[in-house]
Amino acid sequence: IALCPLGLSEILTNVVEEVKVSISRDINGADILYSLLNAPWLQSLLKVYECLQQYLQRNPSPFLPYASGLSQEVMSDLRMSASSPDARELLILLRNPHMQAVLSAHDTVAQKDFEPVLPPLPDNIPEEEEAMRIVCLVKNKQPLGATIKRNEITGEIVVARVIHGGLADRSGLLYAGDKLVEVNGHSVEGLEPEQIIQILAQSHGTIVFKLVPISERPVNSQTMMYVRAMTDYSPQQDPAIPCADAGMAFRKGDILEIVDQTDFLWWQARKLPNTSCCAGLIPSANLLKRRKQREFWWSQPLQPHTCVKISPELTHKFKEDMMAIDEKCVETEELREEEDGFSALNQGLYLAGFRRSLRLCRRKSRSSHQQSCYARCPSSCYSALASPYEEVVRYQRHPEDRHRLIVLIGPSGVGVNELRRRLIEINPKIFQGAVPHTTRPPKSYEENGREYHFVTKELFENMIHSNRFLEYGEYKGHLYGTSIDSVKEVLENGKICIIDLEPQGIQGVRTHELKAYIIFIKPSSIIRMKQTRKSARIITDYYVNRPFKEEDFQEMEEMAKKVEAQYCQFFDHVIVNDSLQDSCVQLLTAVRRAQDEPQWVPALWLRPAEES
Ligand SMILES: Nc1ncnc2c1ncn2[C@@H]1O[C@H](COP(=O)(O)OP(=O)(O)OP(=O)(O)O)[C@@H](O)[C@H]1O
Repeated sequence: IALCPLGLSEILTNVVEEVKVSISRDINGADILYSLLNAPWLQSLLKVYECLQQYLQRNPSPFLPYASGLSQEVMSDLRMSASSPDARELLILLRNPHMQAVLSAHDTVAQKDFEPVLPPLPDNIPEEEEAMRIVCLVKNKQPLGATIKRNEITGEIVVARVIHGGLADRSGLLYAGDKLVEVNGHSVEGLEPEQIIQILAQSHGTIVFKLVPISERPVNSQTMMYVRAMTDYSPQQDPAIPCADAGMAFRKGDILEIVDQTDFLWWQARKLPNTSCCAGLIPSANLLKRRKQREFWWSQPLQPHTCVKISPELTHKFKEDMMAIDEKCVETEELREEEDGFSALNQGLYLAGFRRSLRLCRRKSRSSHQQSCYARCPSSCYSALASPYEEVVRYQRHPEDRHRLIVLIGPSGVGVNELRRRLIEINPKIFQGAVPHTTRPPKSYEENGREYHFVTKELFENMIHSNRFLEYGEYKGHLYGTSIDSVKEVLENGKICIIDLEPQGIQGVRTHELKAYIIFIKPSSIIRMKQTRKSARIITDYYVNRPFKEEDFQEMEEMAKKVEAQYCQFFDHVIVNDSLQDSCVQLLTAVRRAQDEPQWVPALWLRPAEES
């Protein structure tokens, strides 16, 4: 095209004519091509392109060096006498901040106002120092984004790492492995890294490095990896980090973009969604085999962090705490037998899966300290809890795929079942609970497969052994449980299955086949709960539907804190159940997002062969 004497739009006109002939010859696709080439936007774009080409050839130089000053004058004239519509429009255009910015940039170029002025290169560079590189960087408020270390054997000071997105990285002039020779004219020979940091801290304006470049620059051929943090981390509290100021703090559940894994021990990562910032050091998954090395960060310390450092014992301790929660409220009235079942017949609509018995198993198991409620925990469970990171990928459900299972988690009494029931009642054609299994005999009004799947104890135990339950428990001598198959049945019918689960069962639903979206229902403040739960009723193992007491709210708050501390990394969404109506709307929105919008999910879900 560049060599062609014709203008682009002229060529296009010719092509359009030819395509028109092809249409009359009934050539396949010619009409689509014709409408595309004939589109007014394409014609306009070409005109713009041609104008730009003309200006490029003319090599334009600024007409005036003070366009923004002139625009101010024009604006003040217009303000005085902007009577015509054209004048008013011009005033609006000139006042636009973008226009002002363009004019100011224009003036900077016109006045050749390029600050700061770099110092001239030293002219006494010896001939034999060909391999030297002089790097001038302009110091600003940002850290330089590189660390240095002393080579223990040779005593040389080398660039240990260049942090992605930092000043040094963006300059493209410094690489890990470059050997420092001089900083601002001071030879670094015999200096400690701390002394070099001092020189850098005291220098203003530009910093000049003389260095011997690394002979073979490492090629960064790594693909980006995304992980979900399974723990909190604070570099300021980690004595093993080579340079705490270069570290990046993160919290459980944060999604991290790992931009560099070249170092076996210390990766570079950015925290999503803000990927424009400079990366930071985080411990690699191979952290345990730590090397003793010291690196120094070329900047002032960053803000200290308040979060705690990784501690495998902490998770363990919480596990123990979770088991030791006391059931404080004991009531005198016995639970009435007929209220044991909880399926509600409501305007001909059965809401299966609201069984009271399993909820009571859970309460009993907490109060008696004996486990009478169990959650399925696949072998991957412990590795997921122990590993600091879980690789994740962006997943968007295809409209023809099965829906994702929706799981509500929350402390007892917070309103998990109320919200679930309301959601299903809003649209029972879309939302459904899973029908639980039980070994108790059916009551006169119950139907197999509707309120419960009524099965023998033998069959129930077989299902336990073959890991078919997400959660099960015993209550008054009968077994109750939610099976994977009941959940799958709902999903296979094209509906959205919504269940509640004890947090210990989370790993059981985080699978390729269920792709659970986990929503934590959190209590509001005790003051708010006292106001909103006046007519609410709590179920305890001794008493059904009694009003809430202060202790119930306290217990709920404590439990929520413990669950959140231990499991928040698995929560896809959190809803504070303050006003029921608001919570319902939030739940509906979250469920829709889970099904229709891209979400971070464990990479294993999309590589099911590797799932254990
Ligand atoms: N936001 C709210 N405002 C007022 N009342 C609420 C709210 N959420 C729930 N409730 C009421 O609180 C009580 C307990 O709720 P729900 O039965 O759903 O608890 P739960 O979380 O399922 O706990 P459990 O499984 O132990 O019964 C019910 O009476 C319910 O109507």
